[in-house]
Amino acid sequence: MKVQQTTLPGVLLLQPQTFGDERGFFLESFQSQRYRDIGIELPFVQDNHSRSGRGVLRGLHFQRTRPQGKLVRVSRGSVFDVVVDINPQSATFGQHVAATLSDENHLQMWIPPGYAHGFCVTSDVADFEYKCTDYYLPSDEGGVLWSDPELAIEWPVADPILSDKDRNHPLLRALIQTENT
Ligand SMILES: Cc1cn([C@H]2C[C@H](O)[C@@H](COP(=O)(O)OP(=O)(O)O[C@H]3O[C@H](C)C(=O)[C@H](O)[C@H]3O)O2)c(=O)[nH]c1=O
Repeated sequence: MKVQQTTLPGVLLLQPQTFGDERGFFLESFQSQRYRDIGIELPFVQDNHSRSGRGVLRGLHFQRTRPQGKLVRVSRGSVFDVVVDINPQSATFGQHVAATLSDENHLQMWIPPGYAHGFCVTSDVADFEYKCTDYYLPSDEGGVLWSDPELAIEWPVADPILSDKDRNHPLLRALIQTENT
């Protein structure tokens, strides 16, 4: 497996080994010892799968008191995946990394607990599958507005399809001010 560090501490871009033949391909999308060897050692307790159409944007989400580490991948189609540093104590606060994850490149992103995450779909349909290191707690959910100008994320979609929730998240600066009051 190839492992690429990113500009955000602990966020990794992973390329599992793919075995192709005349039938198609095979890859191990997770293997605990191999992932522990690269520092992904928190136990995964929940697997998620969402399907979205072209132009759908889900994010930017996080859980406040029970942050989830996420190992994310795309099993069908392609997405523009984004991770944002929302920790005001961090040297990379407000910065983000982005990558295209697809069923062609088989790339995975490891997102340690404490980052905000989101993606938008760049194919007709995308199946987004991911492992989480803590349980979903709806009461603990938080979000940052996808189009926050201070984040300057160059989304490949100008007018995304959003949930009402995702349409109304605060800007990161407002979120931090609220959390610190
Ligand atoms: C996240 C989640 C949702 N749900 C239920 C709650 C709603 O009835 C329905 C859709 O939830 P939501 O609109 O929050 O789903 P997404 O917009 O895909 O949220 C996810 O999208 C971004 C990209 C993330 O990184 C998070 O994992 C997560 O916030 O699924 C569950 O039952 N369990 C769950 O873990």
